[in-house]
Amino acid sequence: MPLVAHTNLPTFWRLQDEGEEILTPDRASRQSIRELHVGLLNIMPDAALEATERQFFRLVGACNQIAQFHVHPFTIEGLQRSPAALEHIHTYYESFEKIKLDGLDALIISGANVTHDHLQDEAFWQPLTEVFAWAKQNVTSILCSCLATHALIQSCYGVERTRLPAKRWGVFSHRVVDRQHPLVAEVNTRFDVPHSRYNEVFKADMEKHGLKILVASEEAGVHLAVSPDGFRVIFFQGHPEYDDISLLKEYKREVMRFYNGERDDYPPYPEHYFDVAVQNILSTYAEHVKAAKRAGEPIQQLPEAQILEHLDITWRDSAKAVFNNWLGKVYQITNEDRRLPFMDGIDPDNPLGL
Ligand SMILES: CC(C)(COP(=O)(O)OP(=O)(O)OC[C@H]1O[C@@H](n2cnc3c(N)ncnc32)[C@H](O)[C@@H]1OP(=O)(O)O)[C@@H](O)C(=O)NCCC(=O)NCCSC(=O)CCC(=O)O
Ligand SMILES: N[C@@H](CCO)C(=O)O
Repeated sequence: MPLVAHTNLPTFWRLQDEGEEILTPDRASRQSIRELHVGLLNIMPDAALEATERQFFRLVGACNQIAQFHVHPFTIEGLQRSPAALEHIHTYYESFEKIKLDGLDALIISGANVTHDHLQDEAFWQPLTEVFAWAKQNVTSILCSCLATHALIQSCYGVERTRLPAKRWGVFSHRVVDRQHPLVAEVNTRFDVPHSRYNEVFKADMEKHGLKILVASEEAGVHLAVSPDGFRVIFFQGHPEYDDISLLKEYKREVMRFYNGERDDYPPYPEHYFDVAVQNILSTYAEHVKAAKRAGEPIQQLPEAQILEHLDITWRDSAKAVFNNWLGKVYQITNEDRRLPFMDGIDPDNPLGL
């Protein structure tokens, strides 16, 4: 939450020059104090549906202990769902119709699993573009994760993502490339983010369309970019919301796919994620799985509990810091009426006045 410059202490203006939010006493006394409403469009597959809820709810809730947040989960048609997942959605999720009626201050769109070569062939493409179209007009800022980033860039700028020769998979070091931007001001200048994707939108393609790159990795490409207006769409290609265990769960799924004959090669390790102790456990386990597969015998469970104590989470604090900046800025410019994106006087083409 912002500082109020209640005296003439020069430090206030020095901090403001460095990108810190500072309110004048007059602005502070007239600010409408209310809760913030954040939508979560959850399009992750069933197995990750509730884990994804926990991950984004946690980032929103943990990033700021003073403001009050209402997070509104909803989903769209066109995704394969089990009866149990449908029941969960039916019981706990809101409809997009209700979301539109009530309005949102901010919207998070999760990643997703795809089954076609081109995003526009997915059954969820049309419903997803309807959410984009509504949110671009009515929501102060939209934060897209991974596949949602690729889909929005394709639908807005006509740039199709590129299939990578090998999956970008692991925990990668990133640098803040624009230290002045309020979304990353006061955040560590180097931090980790997990990535898990077969596809990428490259920096040059983003820049060609006026997107601003804020955080990138030499190994893993762009993680964080913003729309040309500087704030209305936030693009993540990585997964800062992931739990320590998420990449292990994906690795375990790939081992099972190998064992079941759904992939030919034994899966590589996600990069920069397993320490030597875990690699030793997993190489022994790999020998066991390969031998069992050859012999047509059942396999033992991957020893997750033994591995868990070795897994570090090196990305969560920075993820919370970026979320705190994002939601803090949303709060400063959103309208008191949550159905309207901006307060009077905010320029929609440059909402942060950059
Ligand atoms: C890997 C799996 C299948 C693992 O799920 P399983 O149900 O098999 O796990 P399990 O070992 O049986 O364990 C179940 C317990 O683990 C929890 N759990 C499951 N997945 C988790 C995850 N990812 N992170 C943290 N916890 C997780 C469950 O809530 C449950 O907890 P409790 O028992 O405590 O309830 C899933 O996580 C998954 O589908 N992940 C992939 C998501 C995905 O497709 N992402 C695409 C994003 S990338 C993108 O957007 C596209 C990029 C591109 O196309 O290039
Ligand atoms: N943006 C509003 C807060 C949300 O109603 C204000 O700063 O007064």
